[in-house]
Amino acid sequence: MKEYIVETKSLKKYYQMGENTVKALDGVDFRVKAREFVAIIGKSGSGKSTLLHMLGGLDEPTDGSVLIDGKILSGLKKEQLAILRRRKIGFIFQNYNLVPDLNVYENVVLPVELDGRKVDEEYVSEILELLGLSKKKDAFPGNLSGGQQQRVAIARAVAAKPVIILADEPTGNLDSATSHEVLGLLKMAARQFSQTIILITHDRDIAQLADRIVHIEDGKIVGNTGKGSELHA
Ligand SMILES: Nc1ncnc2c1ncn2[C@@H]1O[C@H](COP(=O)(O)OP(=O)(O)OP(=O)(O)O)[C@@H](O)[C@H]1O
Repeated sequence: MKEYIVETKSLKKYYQMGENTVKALDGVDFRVKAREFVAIIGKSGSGKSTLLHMLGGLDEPTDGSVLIDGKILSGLKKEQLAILRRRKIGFIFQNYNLVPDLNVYENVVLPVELDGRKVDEEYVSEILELLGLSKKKDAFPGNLSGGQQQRVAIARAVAAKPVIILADEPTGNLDSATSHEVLGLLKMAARQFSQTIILITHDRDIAQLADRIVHIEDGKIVGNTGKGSELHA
């Protein structure tokens, strides 16, 4: 494995809006080590979601590059990118994005099955147990609370054994106590299974759970504070 699991080099994303150019990302150099938990904070419109989309290969840069485990995303063919995304990256969104007609267990194993991989039943049971979902295995998303639904989304992301979990405001719809509980579980699961977390949040309290906080403003990194001795962009 490379020293940095995620790296961007002079990453830019510009949107042309009539005569105006919106510089959503304007030269971002960002590096994350394997197993790090990084929170990205910044005001609305600062470029957080754009950065996360670029890291996940969901959108193409205007200039600069994104490397995942040493591979430059723009150098990959469409199919290679799709495979990398399925195998290496797990996404967690604010709105959970669960399939309403599938029960908890079926939602959790869906990405693994779609990828044509065999479900590691023992691993899935361990994740469900860790996230307090064992008794809810057969329940449908519509019968779960917001916090429970987000725990299912976390279980789904972790179950596919990605090396990186990208989370976009995962607690945006939850109250403060539930947010802390859910994120504590995400952190614990990621640690247990050696996953890297990159999480966007508006909430400074939530960001404190991370090993490092990266502050973004007008498409640029303006702050980078870590809990350890080492600070790196
Ligand atoms: N598809 C798009 N077309 C045009 N402009 C866009 C597009 N996507 C984002 N932008 C602009 O890029 C800038 C950064 O947006 P982005 O969504 O990354 O910010 P954000 O920090 O995630 O905001 P929020 O916290 O509100 O989600 C904003 O000015 C936004 O209006």
